[in-house]
Amino acid sequence: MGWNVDIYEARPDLRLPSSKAAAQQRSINLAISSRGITALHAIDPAATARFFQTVIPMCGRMIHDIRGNQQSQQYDKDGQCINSIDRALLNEGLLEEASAIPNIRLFFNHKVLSIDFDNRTMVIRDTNSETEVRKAFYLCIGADGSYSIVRRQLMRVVRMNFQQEYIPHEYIELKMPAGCDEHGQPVFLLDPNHLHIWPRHSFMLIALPNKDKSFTCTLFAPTVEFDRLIGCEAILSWFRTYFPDALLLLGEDKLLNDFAKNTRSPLISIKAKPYHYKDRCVILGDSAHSMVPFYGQGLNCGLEDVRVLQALLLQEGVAPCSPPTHLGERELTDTRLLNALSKYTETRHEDLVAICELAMDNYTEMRHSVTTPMYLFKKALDNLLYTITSSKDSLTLATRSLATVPFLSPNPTGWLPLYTMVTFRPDISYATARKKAAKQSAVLSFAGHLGTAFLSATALYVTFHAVHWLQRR
Ligand SMILES: Cc1cc2nc3c(=O)[nH]c(=O)nc-3n(C[C@H](O)[C@H](O)[C@H](O)COP(=O)(O)OP(=O)(O)OC[C@H]3O[C@@H](n4cnc5c(N)ncnc54)[C@H](O)[C@@H]3O)c2cc1C
Ligand SMILES: NC(=O)C1=CN([C@@H]2O[C@H](COP(=O)(O)OP(=O)(O)OC[C@H]3O[C@@H](n4cnc5c(N)ncnc54)[C@H](OP(=O)(O)O)[C@@H]3O)[C@@H](O)[C@H]2O)C=CC1
Ligand SMILES: Nc1ccccc1C(=O)C[C@H](N)C(=O)O
Repeated sequence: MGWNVDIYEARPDLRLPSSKAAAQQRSINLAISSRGITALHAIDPAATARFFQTVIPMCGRMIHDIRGNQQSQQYDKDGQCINSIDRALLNEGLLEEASAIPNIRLFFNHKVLSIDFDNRTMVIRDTNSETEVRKAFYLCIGADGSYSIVRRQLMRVVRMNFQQEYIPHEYIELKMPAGCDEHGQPVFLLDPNHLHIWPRHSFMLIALPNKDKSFTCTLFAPTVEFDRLIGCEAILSWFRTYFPDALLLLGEDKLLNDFAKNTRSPLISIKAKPYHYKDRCVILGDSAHSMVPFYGQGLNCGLEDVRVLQALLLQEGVAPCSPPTHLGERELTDTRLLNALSKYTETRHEDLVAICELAMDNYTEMRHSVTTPMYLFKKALDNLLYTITSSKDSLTLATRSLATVPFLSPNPTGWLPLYTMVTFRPDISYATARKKAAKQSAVLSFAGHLGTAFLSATALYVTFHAVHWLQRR
């Protein structure tokens, strides 16, 4: 919007060769889908197109059973995909784009320590020189992750409702190397256009493809399960029991090395409200709503926060250029900014709660439900009803206008599967998607009960007449 922006990042610049290793330690790739793409597009269509050259589309889940059989489950009846993107490449790309804009300044190794909102100043430690500086600001946007300092500072000045939950599961990343074809060229060891899942009911292994033809696997399991895996033999025998096919591809030595080298990380879900303070601070991304990663929506949702905030700023008529930095007049309130931030908190909260809860539910679906006949039956019925009732509305057009409107479809018509709404319909808010899916699910359950009642009545009728007929003979 043309504002003068200073970005303070606690870590070193990940584009420097010396900081690459540290930056790549965790979560090497992630799934980006329509909400993230639409948000990037609303800011910079050309950059979005450039990022897109590096993604690998994943059109569905590939379910691996314990005997090594694979079964594909498409994400969408029309073939829409989620996309595996290299986290470092995306971050580097965003930094490159930001660096090219003259009114954006980037400060690495600068950690925000404390904020005085009423005086519009913050204290920042320059970790290169180990000095502390006080900086003035007009609007502070906290996008500093799950353990956000900005959020903690906000709590001192607003009555923030806050909920934090560690689930009793954790994760570790494992690398599945590329294979080698007869000409010595690297090849994927699994189908690259799927998100691979080894569901084992109380835990699961997943794999997302990388451009170098390797896969990044993540093992999610209860802490108590991990605690049993002490020593090489225990790890290998557990993998031989539950993931024999994956073990062959991971390689025993590499697996043991990853287990020894990579950290086990916790999984956290955070809900908060409000997200802003007066006309001078707002928190976005994981700092406002950390969610367990099972819907692949954390970053997508954080990017959507930016799009929604921008739309509200424009709607309220906040100037699309640098604001008047009358920093001397600290008590002055920028009413338009205040209205935009207040609307952001009020309208965004139910969406953020919805996606945090949907993300929790998707863990059960991925590690357990996908293997059950009832899930497959419901999914087939869901898709059938979707096919019968869906109309081909022009989503591209809708997506384009989302640069200035938070959401376009407050009341979507027809039958729409939950996954489709969450992942492929950025014009529908998370809360609307969740409410509509709950209604549809009630209809399916009612139909199920009705069907069962009808079948039971038919069976009774037939039995009664059969007995009657036998007695008469
Ligand atoms: C295993 C796993 C898999 C995931 N997969 C996906 C996926 O497939 N798709 C998806 O959409 N999401 C996924 N996510 C979620 C995604 O990683 C996060 O939602 C996303 O990284 C959040 O971005 P953010 O910018 O809000 O916070 P962060 O990525 O945490 O960035 C915060 C930044 O702020 C900096 N910082 C922190 N404190 C300070 C301070 N005091 N001063 C200055 N700088 C500071 C940090 O150094 C960091 O660079 C996954 C998460 C996990 C754990
Ligand atoms: N929702 C989820 O389940 C998860 C989400 N994520 C998201 O991915 C992002 C990137 O992950 P990653 O780079 O591994 O982040 P880290 O785990 O490395 O955390 C980033 C920084 O947060 C601070 N921090 C870490 N743990 C705590 C804690 N318990 N209490 C207070 N401060 C803490 C540390 O700062 P310092 O060194 O100054 O103490 C650390 O350097 C995270 O910020 C988070 O948003 C990551 C893991 C799980
Ligand atoms: N990126 C992830 C990271 C961790 C766990 C799941 C994902 C997913 O993307 C899951 C996908 N949305 C699915 O429902 O199959």
